[in-house]
Amino acid sequence: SSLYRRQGSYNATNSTTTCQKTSVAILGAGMAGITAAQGLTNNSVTDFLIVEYNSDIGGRVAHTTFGVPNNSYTIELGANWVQGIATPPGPENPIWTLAQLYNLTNTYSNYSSLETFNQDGATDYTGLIDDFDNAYSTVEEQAGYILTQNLQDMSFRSALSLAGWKPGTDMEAQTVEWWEFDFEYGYNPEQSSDLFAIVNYNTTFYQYSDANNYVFDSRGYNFIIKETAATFLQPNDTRLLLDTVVTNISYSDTGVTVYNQDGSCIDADYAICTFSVGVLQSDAITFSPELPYWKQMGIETFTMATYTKIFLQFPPDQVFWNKSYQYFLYADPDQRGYYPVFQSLDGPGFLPGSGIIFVTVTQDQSYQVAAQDDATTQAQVMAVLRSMFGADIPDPIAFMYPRWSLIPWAYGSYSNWPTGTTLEMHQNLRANVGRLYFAGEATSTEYYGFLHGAFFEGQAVAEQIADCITTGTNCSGEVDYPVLHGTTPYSEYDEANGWMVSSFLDYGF
Ligand SMILES: Cc1cc2nc3c(=O)[nH]c(=O)nc-3n(C[C@H](O)[C@H](O)[C@H](O)COP(=O)(O)OP(=O)(O)OC[C@H]3O[C@@H](n4cnc5c(N)ncnc54)[C@H](O)[C@@H]3O)c2cc1C
Repeated sequence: SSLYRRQGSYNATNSTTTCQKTSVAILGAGMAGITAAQGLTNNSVTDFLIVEYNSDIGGRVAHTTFGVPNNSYTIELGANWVQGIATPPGPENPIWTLAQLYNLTNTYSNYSSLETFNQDGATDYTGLIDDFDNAYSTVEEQAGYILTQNLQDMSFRSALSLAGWKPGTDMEAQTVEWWEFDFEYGYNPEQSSDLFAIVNYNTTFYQYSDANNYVFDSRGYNFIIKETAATFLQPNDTRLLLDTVVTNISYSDTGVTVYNQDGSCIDADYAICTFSVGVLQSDAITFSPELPYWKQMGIETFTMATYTKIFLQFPPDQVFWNKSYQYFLYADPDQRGYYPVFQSLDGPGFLPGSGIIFVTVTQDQSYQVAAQDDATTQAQVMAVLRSMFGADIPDPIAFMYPRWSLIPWAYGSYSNWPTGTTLEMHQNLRANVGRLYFAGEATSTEYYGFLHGAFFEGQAVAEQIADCITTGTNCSGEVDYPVLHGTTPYSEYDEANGWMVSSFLDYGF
């Protein structure tokens, strides 16, 4: 499939080609790249080229067809939910606006529609969720002090412990914690920033709403990105260069030259790079000159979470789980995060009669399943399902999962802020070097990891560049921090550092 094509790199110095010229080269046709192109168009800059590795647009919003012939469905391999909707009179999540505009099929995910299991079958430990939530409220309050009092960040683990949540070797408590934390951030609490995990949650779920709506449209979730593109690109528009792999980016204060694996190159006045943190951290792309140390530090400080959905289809007449539930938690006796959350699609409001259930793993367990073959993973998942639902359940009739950590145009799923990060460190990930700008979910200070983060960042960078091109204003570039402070003073929580809204909003609650 197109997920695994083309590795290797092109040696820029051998080039004798005349480069194609453009005002703005947009690198990547995911949500950020497409909203950047839309932002340029809306601000009267139409001379741009969009360069994309894959043969279609959408990036990490990607789907496939899954299931046996005559009973197959579109399933989302990447982004799946609209996260945070709207709570009038508060603002609306722009992804929700698009979902409504293009009539995307979706259903509210009811996180209370949940049954809990351990290795001996069903057992009710949902009460632990309330215990976690109580501690979480304290963590939220304390994070507010860290932000406003200019205190040092800590790990989310430390914050939970201080608030009295100590799961220790209680695997049911560990599973509840995974469900409440890792399932969202793709990382465990040890390796996540206390302050910015809370910021990330608040700005999305308190500003918009606490709803997560699950998208299962037969056209795919990326339909909204394609339709957005269709508002400014003609069919076969020559400004969209698909199947084109960037290998080198040469930047200066006067322009950017982009070299591609196929030997072609682009001379641009400006470039917007929307590649994931995983791609930037890999050696897939070289920069000339080498990126300044502050920029390298920005890139290497942040982490790329891996979140893997493993899909199984069973004979629809032999579905063995209770179809009135959406979620099933499994507490493994030995290993935290071992096939911990199953989600049924064969139920009211989803895909009744599909026989589909999927299980999500993150971080180490994600790397593990990426490294092993399908048969091994299927045997492990089935052993878990048999301990949950009984030895006599049937084998699946279809099975598949993507290996995000190995995909060379993503190298993981979405970004996360590790323990001890600051706004200034993040601004170094965000900031331009010369005429080369950066955008994407990871450059979003407040909505990192989310589609709406990619949306806002693409738009903001495009507006900045369009201003400079059309009016000669806003040309000075973004702030960066060659010398970092240990913490970031509250006065720096401003737009220049990507702080677009207060994290203390509460429309959604
Ligand atoms: C498994 C998973 C689950 C997720 N769940 C959700 C969710 O439920 N809700 C939500 O809001 N978000 C979710 N996300 C995150 C969401 O998908 C991303 O935040 C968003 O799609 C990122 O958009 P982007 O434009 O920043 O990056 P991308 O979509 O990665 O776009 C960058 C583009 O650059 C291209 N590219 C990379 N390298 C090169 C190269 N060398 N040459 C040319 N082109 C290149 C890529 O092909 C890609 O199209 C999930 C992501 C994953 C992977």
